[in-house]
Amino acid sequence: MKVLKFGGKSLANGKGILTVVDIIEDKVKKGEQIAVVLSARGNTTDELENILENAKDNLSYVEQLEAFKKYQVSDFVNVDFVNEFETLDKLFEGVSLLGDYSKRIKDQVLSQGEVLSAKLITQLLQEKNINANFTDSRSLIITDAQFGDAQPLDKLSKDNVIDHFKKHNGTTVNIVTGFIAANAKNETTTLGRNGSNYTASLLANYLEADELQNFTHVDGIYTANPDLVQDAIKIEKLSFSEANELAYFGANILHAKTIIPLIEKGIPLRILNTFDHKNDGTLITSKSSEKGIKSLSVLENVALINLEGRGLLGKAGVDARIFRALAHKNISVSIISQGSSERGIGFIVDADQAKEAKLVLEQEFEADFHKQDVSVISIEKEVSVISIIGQDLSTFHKPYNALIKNQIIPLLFNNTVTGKNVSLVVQKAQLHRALNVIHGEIFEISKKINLAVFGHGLVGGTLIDQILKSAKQIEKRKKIKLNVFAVANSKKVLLEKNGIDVDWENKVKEVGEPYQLKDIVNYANDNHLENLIAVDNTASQDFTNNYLDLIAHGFDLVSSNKVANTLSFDFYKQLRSALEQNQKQYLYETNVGAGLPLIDTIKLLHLSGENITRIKGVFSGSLSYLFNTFSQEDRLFSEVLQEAIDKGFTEPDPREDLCGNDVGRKLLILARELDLSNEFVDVNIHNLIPENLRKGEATEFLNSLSALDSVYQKVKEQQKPNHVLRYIGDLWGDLSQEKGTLDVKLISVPQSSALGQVKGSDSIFEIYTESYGDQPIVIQGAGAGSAVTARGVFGDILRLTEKR
Ligand SMILES: NC(=O)C1=CN([C@@H]2O[C@H](COP(=O)(O)OP(=O)(O)OC[C@H]3O[C@@H](n4cnc5c(N)ncnc54)[C@H](OP(=O)(O)O)[C@@H]3O)[C@@H](O)[C@H]2O)C=CC1
Ligand SMILES: N[C@@H](CC=O)C(=O)O
Repeated sequence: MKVLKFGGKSLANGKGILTVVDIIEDKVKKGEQIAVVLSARGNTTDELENILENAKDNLSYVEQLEAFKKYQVSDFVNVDFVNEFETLDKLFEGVSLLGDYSKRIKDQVLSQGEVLSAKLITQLLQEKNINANFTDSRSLIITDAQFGDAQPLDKLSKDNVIDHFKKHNGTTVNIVTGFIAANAKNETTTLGRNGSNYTASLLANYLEADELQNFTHVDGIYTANPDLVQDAIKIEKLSFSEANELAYFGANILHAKTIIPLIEKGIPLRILNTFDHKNDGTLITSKSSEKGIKSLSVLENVALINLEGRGLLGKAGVDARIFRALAHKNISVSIISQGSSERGIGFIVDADQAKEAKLVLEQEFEADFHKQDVSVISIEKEVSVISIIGQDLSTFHKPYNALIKNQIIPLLFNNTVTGKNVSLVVQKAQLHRALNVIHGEIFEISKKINLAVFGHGLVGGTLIDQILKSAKQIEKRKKIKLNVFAVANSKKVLLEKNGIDVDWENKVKEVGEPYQLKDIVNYANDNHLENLIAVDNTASQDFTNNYLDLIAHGFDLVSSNKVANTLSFDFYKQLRSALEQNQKQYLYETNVGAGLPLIDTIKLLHLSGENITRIKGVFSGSLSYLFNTFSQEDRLFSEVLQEAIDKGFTEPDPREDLCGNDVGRKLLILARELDLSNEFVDVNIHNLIPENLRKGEATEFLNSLSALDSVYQKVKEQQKPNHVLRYIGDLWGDLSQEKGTLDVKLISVPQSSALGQVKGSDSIFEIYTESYGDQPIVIQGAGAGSAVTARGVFGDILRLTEKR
């Protein structure tokens, strides 16, 4: 014999109820011996509770009751609900007259839900010529008189069940009401939370069933609630003790008490999906899995009570007083945490008992308040408890660090000493994101990194294409899922929580929306996106005004834009202190030397105590290309310059290169890496643009490039033989002082020198240090170009994902 249990969602009008009838019919036709236990249909129980409250408060409820009846009858014309509807009419009328109701009355009201459900299914099966027998569990399950949460009396109930199933056996399919029972006086009682599941497992136990099949609206038990964690995985098999842990810690399919009758008889429990026949669900047996399972479960509808006071320090018996007072009112405490100094204790109670708990404690500690030994007894209602089942403290730092990096600071946490559980209390508003962050850390599935890309021009656009192209490989190799959820230019943003696709450029144009930064921050929050990184591929100073806000809202930063690092030294420090305060990272390797590993090398040398005495070289890829080509070939200066622009080597406004600002910025960035506090005005810059071309729009300048030809032709011709022009940056002086000397200038060098041999758009950096003496460390390679720069930005993103 198998016991089948169907939940409320499976029995709702429409597809649900018809599928349930099909499942039962199918099993009967296959000759399987089954008993069926049913919950009330759809939202029936909530509806009845609601009508009851309205009747009690003397609000009009008749219309609601009629709608309720209409739902129950639906299209099922042959079914006779006269008795049940009359009972409900009378009960609600009485409650309305009295203005109150007892738990006993409530049980009578709610019980009608299961009766209506079982009567209907019986009728529908009979119409299909199945020998279905409506079975009111009040004649089977006998309980104590604790209305609302009655305890079954095993011996009596078992005898009743066995007798009934002996009488109605063979081809009969008993359709049993779940949840409801009766006390010794034959008054209706109910079995409390998860009552229908409890009825089913009691029946399975008494009848020594082969299996209990619990039909729900989900495919089985998941590593986390799939409604909250998209990447949650179905658990194929688990043991009763693992299921018990899950049930205790709030997995909403199971409740601990429903499992015990199954454990007692070793009856397997299968969690199945009514709406997906092909799925095998989750099988729960007495056998433990080898690796042990891990799962996240959540307790909602809880409140955190906090009791604090200096007078609690070292005083014996305070905890005993708290728990005695609470126990007296039948208030159960779950998670508890106490500081070693005993100045405060926090604990979790059911939300609907929180007010009473506070009141009880205020009474208990009244005298201590007067003596100012207790200063605070507060309730925090907007909290949830996450339990990581299967987690011990040896690896707990992983999810914990990930939470902190995502700005989720648990209010309290505790662990079990022998078992493997860690529970955390978090703000309710952060629950969704917290679950995803923990889930990404503890399971061997991909960790999601959510990227907002600002600027999709040459560098930004190339970066997005590179990410989309390599995302699958990276996910496979490194278990990191790169999800670009926002792409923005100066006017519009495209937002896609599940990540943009190859058609992103058209979409930005077609469905992109005007935005402010807060829209993107809110979007990330509303969609509970974790592991946030903002990537700045603009050249905009305005955009850098957003950095502090982004950091405060939990974003790490990656930037090819050099501006933020070259604003005032005060801002430079402010930015770093905001990063430290918020435990955020900022990577900008491409700020100097595009994709070359320069900043990292300098940082490491400096950190290791190596004294850097000078950094000199060709810092600009575009100006390198310009002067290398112009010195070598007999061509017009303007023609070669235009080529550098066309190849994407220059800044969005090429005057930034030619006026020396770009090299000046790079030099300043390196100086600041060495802890020098130079300002941009300290950089001595040789501006390559003649005075008369410096003002006006960029387009005007681009139209008059030929005006540069005669100027630079002359400079070229005035050189010594076998010399070439190079535009260099030079950081020198006593670098142990507060400031160094920073020069940006055009020089003529022998063609055979290291600088003279630089080719194409290569940059070259000579790093002189005390240990290396006259022989500098040389870093040379492509110093500009969208592909190498985007690759460098990509590298920074991946480096950040590893730091998370
Ligand atoms: N090219 C190279 O070799 C290297 C470049 N870099 C740096 O890369 C950055 C990007 O250069 P590049 O791709 O050539 O520039 P582009 O001009 O091609 O692209 C700039 C992008 O930024 C957007 N943008 C401008 N202002 C804002 C703003 N306030 N908010 C949001 N988006 C904005 C632009 O949008 P819109 O079209 O609406 O203006 C555009 O999409 C620069 O900072 C540059 O210094 C660094 C190393 C090497
Ligand atoms: N315009 C810059 C680009 C890289 O920073 C350059 O030419 O080097």
